[in-house]
Amino acid sequence: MRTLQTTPPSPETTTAPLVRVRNLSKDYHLGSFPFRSTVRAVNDVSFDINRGEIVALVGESGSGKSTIARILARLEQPTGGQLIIDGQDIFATERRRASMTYRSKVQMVFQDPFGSLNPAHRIEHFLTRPLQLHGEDDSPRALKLKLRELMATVGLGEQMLDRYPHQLSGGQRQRVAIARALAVEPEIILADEPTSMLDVSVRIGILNLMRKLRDERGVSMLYITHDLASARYIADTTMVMCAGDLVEGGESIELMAAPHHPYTRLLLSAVPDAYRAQGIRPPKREATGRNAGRGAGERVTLSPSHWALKVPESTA
Ligand SMILES: Nc1ncnc2c1ncn2[C@@H]1O[C@H](COP(=O)(O)OP(=O)(O)OP(=O)(O)O)[C@@H](O)[C@H]1O
Repeated sequence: MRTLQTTPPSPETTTAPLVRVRNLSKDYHLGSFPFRSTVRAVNDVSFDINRGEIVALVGESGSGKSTIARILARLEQPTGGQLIIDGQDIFATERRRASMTYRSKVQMVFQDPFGSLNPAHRIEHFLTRPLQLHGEDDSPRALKLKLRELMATVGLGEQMLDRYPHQLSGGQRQRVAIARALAVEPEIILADEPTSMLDVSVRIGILNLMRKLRDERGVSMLYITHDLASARYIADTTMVMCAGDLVEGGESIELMAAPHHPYTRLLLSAVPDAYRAQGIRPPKREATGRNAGRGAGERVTLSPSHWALKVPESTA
């Protein structure tokens, strides 16, 4: 059993952003001499994620969203830049691979709920190991209680623990993947298009679960998506990526009501508007989480260091 740091965080660490990304870049080198070329997938990107905040990273395919998630999950090495989590300069102190402490703070949920669970194991298997690694008391009784709690948190019945992945629907498998991430009580979950392979009818359930985890457990999330409507629905903050650059970022409701950058406007113009199509006024959306109490269109004060924007002068 692993011993986790139990020292309570200082007041400074609890108010500071949980994650600070500074000047992050990633180049991929393709081909071999003399036909070598370089793709700059992420270009000098900086942003913060606060505790208990959902930050959406939106943009077209190939804009660099997943590369950022993979670098934060330590599945890829960056070409340059800094990642500071809980005040620790991660790339400087854990150069080659992530420590167990890092892995218990930062968890990832992937797009494909079908490929992320080994079909040879029952659901119980996927949750038991992380619970044993993380928990203080790994007696069979305590473990059983935790498994039950975990399943209840993600909206699944205890009886599903005995099933194999193929016996579950896509939405149920994605809930298991979220439960597996939650088992180590992470501070942040990196969710890379967690609903894009699911039926439209079950997507809302996963989005609501993510909101619940933020609101009830204070879990921060980096939510990668193409879908601006879902970003507006769950994310406190939305950042827009275009060809490796972070072009605009802001409080989600406000950013989508008044986008500054032409690329954000273009993305928004492609979102189908069911209300407008039917000539109906959309209902007011209640802000939740960090934005509770703020109405749409109300201006919010953002920390100047919250993100580094690269808005062309003509549109700033
Ligand atoms: N392993 C790799 N080798 C070479 N190029 C890569 C690699 N991974 C990503 N890229 C390139 O980096 C750029 C960004 O890719 P990335 O997957 O981060 O974009 P994305 O916005 O997440 O797209 P999608 O939504 O389709 O996943 C693309 O041009 C992609 O082709």
